[in-house]
Amino acid sequence: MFVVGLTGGIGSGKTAATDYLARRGIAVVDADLASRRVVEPGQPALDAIVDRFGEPVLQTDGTLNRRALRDIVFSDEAARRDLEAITHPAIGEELRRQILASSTPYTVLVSPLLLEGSQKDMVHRILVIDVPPDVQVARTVARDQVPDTQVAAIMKAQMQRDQRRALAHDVVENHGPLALLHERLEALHQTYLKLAERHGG
Ligand SMILES: CC(C)(COP(=O)(O)OP(=O)(O)OC[C@H]1O[C@@H](n2cnc3c(N)ncnc32)[C@H](O)[C@@H]1O)[C@@H](O)C(=O)NCCC(=O)NCCS
Ligand SMILES: Nc1ncnc2c1ncn2[C@@H]1O[C@H](COP(=O)(O)OP(=O)(O)OP(=O)(O)O)[C@@H](O)[C@H]1O
Repeated sequence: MFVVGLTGGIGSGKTAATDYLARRGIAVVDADLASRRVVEPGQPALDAIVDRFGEPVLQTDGTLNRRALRDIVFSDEAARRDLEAITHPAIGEELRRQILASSTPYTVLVSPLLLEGSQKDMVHRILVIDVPPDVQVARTVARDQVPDTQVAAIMKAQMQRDQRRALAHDVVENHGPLALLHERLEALHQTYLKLAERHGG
């Protein structure tokens, strides 16, 4: 199975990009979605989070209070590392399971932290979606209605732009219109179909 890892900073357009590739019939395995699944009630990671961060990170219905945890971990690096240590092994397992179950010509693994840890070992090719930091902030603030200071804090917790670009096989600039993003992705999609065929599916 040929796997393309797709990454980029917060608000760079990863979802916009994977929406396009999904419409072209490619299976998309999403680390943010997997990270939600592993903290559902009854999952061991949720119990470990409550042990570490206390009851205030739960809502009255027993589900994770994501906003509360987000406020904690993006203003305290040690807390974020602890949360990652709890959730990442389960997220990795879930991603591997979904990749193995995929049967499209190639598979996309989309993750904000593809290059930071071991997820990069699951992919054959790295595609970075990139926009300048001011565009990241403006688009995220407009989408999530959050203060720009929180977006800046999340950007600080992620890999620096230059380093991310340097690790990519392919970089798609996404500060223009969506139609241009789609055009650039279509060209890469054709390349990936060929690479996947050569790879043996
Ligand atoms: C802190 C949590 C509960 C906040 O949830 P919430 O629904 O409010 O935000 P969401 O998950 O959409 O993330 C917000 C933004 O932060 C980015 N982000 C999430 N976790 C991290 C992290 N550990 N480091 C850097 N950026 C991150 C996301 O990509 C997104 O751009 C959640 O992000 C989480 O559980 N993070 C730890 C798991 C993780 O590392 N996930 C990233 C994919 S492996
Ligand atoms: N080319 C574009 N032109 C205008 N708006 C765009 C473009 N690409 C993405 N957007 C918008 O910018 C916002 C951020 O894009 P998207 O949600 O795809 O980013 P992301 O990288 O998945 O973010 P996150 O890391 O937070 O999950 C969304 O509201 C999206 O609709």
